[in-house]
Amino acid sequence: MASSLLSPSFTSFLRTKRCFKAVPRKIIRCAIAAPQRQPSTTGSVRTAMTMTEKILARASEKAQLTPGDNVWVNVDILMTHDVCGPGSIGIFKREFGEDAKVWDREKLVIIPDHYIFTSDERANRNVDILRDFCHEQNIKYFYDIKDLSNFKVNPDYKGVCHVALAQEGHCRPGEVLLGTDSHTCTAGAFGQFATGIGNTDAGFVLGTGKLLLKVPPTLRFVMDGEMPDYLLSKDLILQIIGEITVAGATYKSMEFVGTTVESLTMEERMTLCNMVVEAGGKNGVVPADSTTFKYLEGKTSLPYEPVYSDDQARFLAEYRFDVSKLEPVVAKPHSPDNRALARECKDVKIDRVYIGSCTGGKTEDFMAAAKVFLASGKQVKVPTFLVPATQKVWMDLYSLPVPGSGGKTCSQIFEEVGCDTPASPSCGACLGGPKDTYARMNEPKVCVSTTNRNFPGRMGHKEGQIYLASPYTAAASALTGYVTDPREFL
Ligand SMILES: CC(C)[C@H](C(=O)O)[C@@H](O)C(=O)O
Repeated sequence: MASSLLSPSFTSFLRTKRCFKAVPRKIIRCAIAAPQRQPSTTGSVRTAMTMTEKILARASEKAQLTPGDNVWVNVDILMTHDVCGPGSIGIFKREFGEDAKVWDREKLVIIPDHYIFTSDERANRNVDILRDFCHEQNIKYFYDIKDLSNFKVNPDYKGVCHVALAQEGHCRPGEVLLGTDSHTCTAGAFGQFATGIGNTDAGFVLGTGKLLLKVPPTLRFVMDGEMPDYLLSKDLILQIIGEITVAGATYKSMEFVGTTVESLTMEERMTLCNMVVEAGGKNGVVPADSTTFKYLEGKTSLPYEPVYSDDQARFLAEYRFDVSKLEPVVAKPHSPDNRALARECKDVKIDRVYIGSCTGGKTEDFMAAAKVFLASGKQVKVPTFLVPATQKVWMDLYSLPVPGSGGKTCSQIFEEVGCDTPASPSCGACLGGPKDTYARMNEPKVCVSTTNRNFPGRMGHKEGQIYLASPYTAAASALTGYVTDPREFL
């Protein structure tokens, strides 16, 4: 019985235990879930908590947390990639010893994805370092690539880590997922606490499975109303960032709720959470629901336990949007909060369009672009680069029929309208990469992109200009050669 676990000695053990003592998770869950005594008998009053506070409370084995508390959190998944993995491994070895073993070989997920299809020797070496480490440590989830000449002969290779984590079932409601990448917040779409950490912290997690985290306060974004069929969740998040600025959510949790959010697919929820870091957010969360559970079916065999904000939970601020009234937006150079309506930028001539990345390179992003191309019956006017996030996305482009197309696939539609052939899956030119990276901006071009950042130099050239947009707006712009509101075609 759970109540027998709540003996005074057990609860005091919970309170006083040192961070390195392992307490079986099952027991902790029972203890937290057990009925509370009435305040009249204990003198204590339980304060309502937000989702983020509750996840961190469970992960730190506390009954109650308040924003600002610093707690040792048990990590469910640590993800690293080719850019930060080697540095994190170096710190782990230096601090824990050359022969040290990682805390859990099944909770570390290593995903080469950033600088893959390049002849840059140092970039290639980074992947070799990951491979050696994974062999040495017998890491269960290593999505390796050995033959760079053809990604398809590497069955383990996935591509962009944030999309691969979801597709491979590593994202689970109620858990804590850390990663050495700022867009790790994407996984908050699954109702979990997910955030990016630095190499030093990752080195520590590799050795202990724990991290000291400060509990963030939560901003709540209530998005209600029917989503017009010319909007995607990229428009919603650009709208929000435009409103609160790139510093508006610094070290805060962003919780997304409302009827619109409930209607979004998992991939669209991922887009929403992916860009919380562009507002400075610590993490983003969407409450798990039937859409989440359905997506997870067959992807994970591990039990998970969703949590939800209490009715009386305290939010730092609440923002409300009537989504039915919103219009397609872009973020103009050189900041994700430099918001404008797409139609206000109709005179901006562009040189190229890029569809890809963890933000805008998922199957549904390409489906959305294909829908616009199909509706237009026109050819693209500027080079249009397509970089599927993962190997699975690439396969979807060649196999799934686009609704209303009479059975055509995305790849067929893209070819008919004159796009470049879909490239090998990776982070590609979202963050520039080595000089030989496919679709890198090596000249000062103007690009409409479905990616997440438009800082100077982000896609390669310091004087390049990037307009961040939804896949609808990106496709519409490719068809005209100007920044274009997709309503012109939809
Ligand atoms: C390379 C990595 C550290 C970086 C990040 O953390 O976000 C990259 O993925 C990006 O999008 O800028």
